[in-house]
Amino acid sequence: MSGNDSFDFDLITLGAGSGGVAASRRAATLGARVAIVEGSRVGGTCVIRGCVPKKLMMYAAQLGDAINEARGYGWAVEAARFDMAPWAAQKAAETRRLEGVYRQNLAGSGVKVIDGWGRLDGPNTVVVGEQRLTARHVLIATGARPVRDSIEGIGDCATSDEVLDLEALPDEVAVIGAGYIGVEFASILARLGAKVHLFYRDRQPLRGFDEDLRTRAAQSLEAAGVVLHAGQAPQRVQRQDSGFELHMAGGLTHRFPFVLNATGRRPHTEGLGLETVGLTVDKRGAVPVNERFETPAAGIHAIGDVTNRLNLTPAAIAEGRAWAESLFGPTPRTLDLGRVATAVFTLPPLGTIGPTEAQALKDGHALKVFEADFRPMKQTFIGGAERSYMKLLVDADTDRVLAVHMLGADAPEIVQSLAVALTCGATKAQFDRTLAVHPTSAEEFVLMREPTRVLPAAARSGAA
Ligand SMILES: Cc1cc2nc3c(=O)[nH]c(=O)nc-3n(C[C@H](O)[C@H](O)[C@H](O)COP(=O)(O)OP(=O)(O)OC[C@H]3O[C@@H](n4cnc5c(N)ncnc54)[C@H](O)[C@@H]3O)c2cc1C
Ligand SMILES: NC(=O)c1ccc[n+]([C@@H]2O[C@H](COP(=O)([O-])OP(=O)(O)OC[C@H]3O[C@@H](n4cnc5c(N)ncnc54)[C@H](O)[C@@H]3O)[C@@H](O)[C@H]2O)c1
Repeated sequence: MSGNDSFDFDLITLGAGSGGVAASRRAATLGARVAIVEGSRVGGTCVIRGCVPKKLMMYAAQLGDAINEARGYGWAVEAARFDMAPWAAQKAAETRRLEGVYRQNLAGSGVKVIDGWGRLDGPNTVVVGEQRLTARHVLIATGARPVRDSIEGIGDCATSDEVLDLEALPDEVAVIGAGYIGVEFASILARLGAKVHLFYRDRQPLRGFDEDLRTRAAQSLEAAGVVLHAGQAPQRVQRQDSGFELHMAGGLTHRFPFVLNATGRRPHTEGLGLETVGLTVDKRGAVPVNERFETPAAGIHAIGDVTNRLNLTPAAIAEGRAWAESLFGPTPRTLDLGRVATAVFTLPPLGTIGPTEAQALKDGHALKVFEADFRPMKQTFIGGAERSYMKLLVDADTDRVLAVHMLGADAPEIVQSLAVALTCGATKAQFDRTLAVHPTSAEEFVLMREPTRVLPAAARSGAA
């Protein structure tokens, strides 16, 4: 890429999160002169206040389970108690370490890091504090932030940002919203020892996931001691001297010392100066882009959560790399995010790839549904109640495996591997020809012989 010397940079990226870092490094590797602007901490949501610290908190919770299970395996274990302060100190050190690695990697790729909040100021121009910089291309990769106005008064409650920075575990927690963040933290906080109440509007948590997973996710949350308030969300939240009052429909109130607002996230575009380049956000607050990540404003592009499409770290990274390679590399390429594996890090966790059963039927597939529901060997040995559920959706006409859904120990790891097979277009016959690794839970996926049900396509049968 030959630089245009009338600009300070070929590319200025706004936001050093998963997408911005990936795009900037790839562009620099391809010869572009790149600067990245970060107002908070390099690494962004995933590294500093998302996937990474969340998973570290999940590991802490999982170890609590392991200590209990150890007794059943013959270990003499003293009474164990979780203290959040040492975890918090270690978590802070780990995110600092990772931030350092990210800064080093950016420098190693030749990307200049500019600390400060950036804003657009007309075409090709970014202002950071006193600095006024120009670039041929600007990439908006500013991510998303928790919604703080979904319910009257909820802005005073903690979000996942604050929960991940807690130094002491609250005794009792109300979680409002049962999407990814709501169920992950409900599960993790309960396993760490808090009394958790989960409030959500739908009849099951995790709207959008396969119904069989949703049902079992609800059961396993209950088994972890979470009190489920299905079909109930507060209409107003009121801060009190100590804690919060949740005002429900019908005049009922609940009091909690601690409330987690898990009602969603919104693209982060505040103060970005979009109006100076004639850009307006769509009705979900997202920066609009086409399949090449171009916004309607010339020279301005956007990737990741700020575009509110598939709000996952691997998607932001893949978008960033595809975009950078298309613009600064020899061959433009698009990205197919149609079928992406995802996991919910509850205990036990859930992993999934492909459409839900209802969606596959609606899409016109006749289905063979294969299922296994069992207590894993590790649990049967100690009389544990935890189960594993696995489901394969197979196109009855072509034999192609359309979807894998699992809730149970190691589901994210297992589904990650099976995602490769699905990307390759694997058929059920090929699953059947695969020899098992024994003894594992994952082997069930190659041992399912008889479908539990065979269903005609809803679209073809005319059903809703
Ligand atoms: C609690 C939690 C857990 C999650 N767990 C997972 C998980 O397990 N797996 C998964 O795949 N995804 C997970 N996610 C989602 C994942 O973190 C996001 O999809 C991903 O970080 C999006 O990357 P991004 O680059 O688009 O934005 P971000 O990572 O949010 O980065 C945007 C960066 O831009 C900066 N910024 C914003 N405005 C400006 C500005 N004007 N100037 C300069 N800098 C600016 C921000 O400070 C931020 O650092 C989780 C999210 C949360 C909140
Ligand atoms: N494991 C992972 O990969 C992971 C983990 C966390 C977050 N994420 C990503 O971050 C995104 C944001 O997560 P999230 O959990 O904040 O959002 P979400 O959209 O998944 O869930 C928000 C929940 O809040 C509910 N809600 C919204 N307004 C409400 C109201 N007024 N009253 C009651 N309930 C209300 C919604 O119905 C929904 O259930 C996710 O969609 C996902 O893309 C991924």
